[in-house]
Amino acid sequence: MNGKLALVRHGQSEGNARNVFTGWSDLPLIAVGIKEAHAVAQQLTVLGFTFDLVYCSALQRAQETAAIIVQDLGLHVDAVLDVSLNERDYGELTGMNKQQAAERFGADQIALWRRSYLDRPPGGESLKDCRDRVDPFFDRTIKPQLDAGRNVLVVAHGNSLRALVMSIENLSPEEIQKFEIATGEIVIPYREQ
Ligand SMILES: O=C(O)[C@@H](CO)OP(=O)(O)O
Repeated sequence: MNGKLALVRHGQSEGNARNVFTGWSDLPLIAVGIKEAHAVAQQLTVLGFTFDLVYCSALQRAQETAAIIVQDLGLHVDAVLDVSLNERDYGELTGMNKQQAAERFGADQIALWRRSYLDRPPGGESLKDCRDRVDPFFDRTIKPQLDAGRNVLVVAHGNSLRALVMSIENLSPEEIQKFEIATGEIVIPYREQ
């Protein structure tokens, strides 16, 4: 029997608040993000979720979110950190204000860099590049746990989770382009439930 899988995007970080491309820059949660993490724990409780294992990216905003959820749910587990779950590397866009970047490169180009499957921001990762590191981690580490009937929580980022959802739900590049995950949002991929 399959275990349950819940994916959670971290709460709002300083990068979200400043509307900058955050990527691999390691920014902490802001107060709103901490509240969002507590709200996630509350929703998971209402949904009746409990977890045997927690996986988290190596970035602070995801770790802080995971720690709050683990504490609020009273779980006796340590989150397993892995860089494979990190946000997409935004390369030269990292730290740049998203509005200013749209003025400089054009809104259409920025939209492609942010949401298309194949477009790679200068010096950074496309969603496909990101998927190429998230998928093997999922297959090697998380899937065997689900197959063994364990419930798994994954706390990561907008794009690393889009990559994961694309694979689990077998979405096309066109479908994933329109798929957004908000800060503090829980995604329950249907295949694993
Ligand atoms: O800046 C980032 O790292 C990500 C997530 O906040 O941005 P985007 O929504 O553009 O992929």
